[in-house]
Amino acid sequence: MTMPPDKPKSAPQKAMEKLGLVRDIDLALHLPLRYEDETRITPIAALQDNEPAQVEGVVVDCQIELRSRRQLLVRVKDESGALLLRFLHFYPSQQKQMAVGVRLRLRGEPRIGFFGREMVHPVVKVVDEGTPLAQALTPVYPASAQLPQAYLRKAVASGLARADLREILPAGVVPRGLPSLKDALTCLHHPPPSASLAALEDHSHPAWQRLKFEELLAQQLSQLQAQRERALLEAPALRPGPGGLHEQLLAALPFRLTGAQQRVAEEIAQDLARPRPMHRLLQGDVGSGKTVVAALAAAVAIDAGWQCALMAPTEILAEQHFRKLVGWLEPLGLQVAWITGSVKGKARQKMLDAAASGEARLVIGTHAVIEDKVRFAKLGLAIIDEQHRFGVAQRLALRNKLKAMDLEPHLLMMSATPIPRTLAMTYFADLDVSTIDELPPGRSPIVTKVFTESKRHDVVDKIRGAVADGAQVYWVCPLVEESEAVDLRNATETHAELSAALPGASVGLLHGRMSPGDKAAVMAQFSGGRMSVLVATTVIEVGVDVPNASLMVIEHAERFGLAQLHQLRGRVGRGAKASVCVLIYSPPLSDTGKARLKAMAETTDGFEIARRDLDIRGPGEFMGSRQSGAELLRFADLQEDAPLLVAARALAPRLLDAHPEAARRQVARWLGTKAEFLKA
Ligand SMILES: Nc1ncnc2c1ncn2[C@@H]1O[C@H](COP(=O)(O)OP(=O)(O)OP(=O)(O)O)[C@@H](O)[C@H]1O
Repeated sequence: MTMPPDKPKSAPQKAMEKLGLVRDIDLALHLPLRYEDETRITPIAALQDNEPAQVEGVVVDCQIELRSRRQLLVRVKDESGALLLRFLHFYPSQQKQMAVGVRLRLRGEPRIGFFGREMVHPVVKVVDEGTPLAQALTPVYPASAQLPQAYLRKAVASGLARADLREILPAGVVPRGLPSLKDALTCLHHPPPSASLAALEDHSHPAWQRLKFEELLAQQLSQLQAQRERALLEAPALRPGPGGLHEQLLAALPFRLTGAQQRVAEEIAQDLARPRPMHRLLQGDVGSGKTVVAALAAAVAIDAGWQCALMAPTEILAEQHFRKLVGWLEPLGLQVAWITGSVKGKARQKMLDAAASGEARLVIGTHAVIEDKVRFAKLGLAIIDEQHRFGVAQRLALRNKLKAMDLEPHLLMMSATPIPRTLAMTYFADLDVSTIDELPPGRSPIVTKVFTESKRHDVVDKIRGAVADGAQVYWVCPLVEESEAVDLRNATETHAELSAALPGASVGLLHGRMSPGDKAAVMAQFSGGRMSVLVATTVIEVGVDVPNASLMVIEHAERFGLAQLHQLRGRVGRGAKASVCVLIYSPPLSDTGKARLKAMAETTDGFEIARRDLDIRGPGEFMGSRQSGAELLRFADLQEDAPLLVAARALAPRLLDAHPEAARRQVARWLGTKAEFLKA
């Protein structure tokens, strides 16, 4: 049997598909951008400039005139006054349609023009006295050139009528005062004249709240489900032995742990001791001492007879961890293995063999650690630094490949970008979070100063003085997004300039194009105190730890993001010396540029910086596109809707326990296949 050929699709149909408007539910959820109020008539005398309005009047004059260009001018009057309508493009038929004596209903934006109060190209409707007004606000939808509003309005109205909008949630669980889903959507598409236009347009209307609640609930449910599934998996229970590495490391540390470090180390130890995989985020401000907490966790795994892997997104960062951990652990007799992309040949094979045989107890490296060739005999704990830089796919690959002897490894992720609570609740609802909210004692606060580029010479003078007094200085060069080559030239030029300006001082250069060996050599000179000034591109952004460095200069600070500036500034103020961070910018500054530099000058608290960053950028960008959980939230806004998020979070476990089928349908309706994404 031959099937009849599909009817070719019309241009508007294709345009709808392009917008993802395929199923009835897609149409029902395609919400208006704004509304036009055709439910009332404004007297002409009461019109406000530039405020869209609808008026009704009778034509008193209608003619084509040549006023610099040919145009149709129509004058209408109501009881209160007169208004000029101006049409620069028109059909002859329009002149007939708007003949003297005809009553017109007009919608447009009034303004004071050359000829007095006027509307240019208003929407015109010929009416009789007493033609009824619209009963509801008229929705204006996101559309496209091939998709006329009128067509879309009809399609949405019929999609809305057909869509299955029956309640999934049992009675009584939705926050009080919110309408049913069907009523909410009906109201959003066809608001009654009594609805507050402002509340509809700023999304605070109860109908909007209902929609956002549904969405947030689905998200919380899917994450909770993922969490519960994980809880069924088995992991090795890791406990430190008496007199083992953990105990020895604690005793050998050259400092006492802060209260916050002790608390989070204990949280992690408790997780590791359970036969369920840990999935924990360790967050703390720059310099708060996360590495030692990670080292203690590694020691627990090693004591228990398992392997530990520590991964960082860049080679420099991995190397910093490596050096620190070697410093702490090798004196205690533990060999630390090092695997990155640049370790090649025999050395690499030796490391791979050591990991595969289980001989290497602690392996540190970059992403290379999770490359397919790397096998672990008995991996008990994986520590991932700056985990937000790892894509979801990488994290998935990691979990699958690290599985040893049918047991899942414990996962500890570290982040120096503190995540505000509401964000953590949505993006990381399936992660437990430990926060180091205290800096080690004896740190002197960093003073931040902001200068325009014209003061650059003064800054160089200051540096000369500071270097003469024995200070160590970072000079970070501008970031030019598109061009590594330009980055490099800037850094090289600055290096030459500072070398000339500071005779007798050792000035070094560090950039991304250098070989790992050269980078390590420069870093070693700087951290060993044999170099005074380090000119660098942002390769030093995270993890670099040279406590003696006390001055940081960031050129073209306006080109950096707030989190990045904070990370860079965090390279100083790590010792007892009073530290200064100088931000040099070239005017003019954009509004966001201004807001960022102001935030930097006003606070050094990473949590406050994160809050401001979130304000400036919004959650999607704040988290970075790879995390793109932002895509998942179509209606809710994490900041504005925090109260709804709290309600959804409280309801999710109750619903999952008492109404698992409703929970499943809720997730399917709102997230569909996207829910899978959240399990990563
Ligand atoms: N309790 C402590 N008392 C004194 N110094 C400490 C303490 N904990 C850590 N330090 C030291 O503070 C410095 C910063 O620690 P660490 O590098 O672990 O911070 P971090 O949280 O990883 O910071 P970043 O995110 O900037 O890399 C290191 O030199 C470390 O040795």
